[in-house]
Amino acid sequence: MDQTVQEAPAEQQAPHGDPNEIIIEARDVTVGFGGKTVLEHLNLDIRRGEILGFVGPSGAGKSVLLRTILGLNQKQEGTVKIFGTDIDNASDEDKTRVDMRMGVLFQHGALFSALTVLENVQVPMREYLDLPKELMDELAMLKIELVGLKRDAANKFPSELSGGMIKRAALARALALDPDVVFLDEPTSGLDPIGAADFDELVAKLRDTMGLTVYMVTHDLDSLFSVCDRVAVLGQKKVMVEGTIEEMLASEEPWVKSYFRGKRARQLDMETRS
Ligand SMILES: Nc1ncnc2c1ncn2[C@@H]1O[C@H](COP(=O)(O)OP(=O)(O)OP(=O)(O)O)[C@@H](O)[C@H]1O
Repeated sequence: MDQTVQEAPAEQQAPHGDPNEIIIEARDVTVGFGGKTVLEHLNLDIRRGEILGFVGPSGAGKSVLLRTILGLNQKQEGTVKIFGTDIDNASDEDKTRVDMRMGVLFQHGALFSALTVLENVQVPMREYLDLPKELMDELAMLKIELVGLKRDAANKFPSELSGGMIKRAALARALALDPDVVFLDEPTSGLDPIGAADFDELVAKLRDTMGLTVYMVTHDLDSLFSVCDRVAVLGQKKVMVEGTIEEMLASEEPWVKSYFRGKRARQLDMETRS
């Protein structure tokens, strides 16, 4: 055995695993519908513990990529590895294991309207776990509290909730199985600026406390400036630019330049620096 290889002392180890570990790796991904190519030879890495903001013009294919990573769209070419598993060549057992480590908040929350908040949060638990009802109730209540909802929200139906509460309930459902990574599709759309800022703060807190990795499709410049560690820009059917906000601000790529150096972005940049 190599005696020179020693484990780092506990205080030097990252609390939630290696932040340089690539947990999702998309390579050469091509996706199209009826002869129209939406993504072509696209590459993307998502690192453990980061909040990655994913932006791009409307219709560029952000949702298509999200659905492709989740295995909901067919690829024409390429591979997607999640936690090192190539989902196209994985056994059903491995696919289930990977699915259980990913939580999703679809655009508009997408809660089941006939189910209460508690029952919505329990949907993934019923699908993947075999737990007694009392334990499921307890676990679902913990998730409801974790996202900042009051306990009495548990028995409400989606139609009785505000937009912000719906997003939180949907996030509680995405967290139902204690995933390693959550995918958020425009989580702050439809929220007022204060509600949106509160939601961003919650996402950052969950990342810090649980070591969550967050993949956030967004048009919200506030979110990009306040919580995202890195930004990836989709355009011309691929990830055309990726990097920190600083790098976005320095980019000369025309769409990135107009998006990140518009009036609102300049104002946010000044606020972030002051
Ligand atoms: N199942 C499908 N069948 C055919 N075309 C599709 C399908 N899903 C997406 N598309 C097309 O793919 C393109 C990209 O759509 P997508 O929803 O990914 O864009 P987006 O970047 O998420 O846009 P937005 O920011 O407006 O939400 C669009 O032209 C859309 O019509």
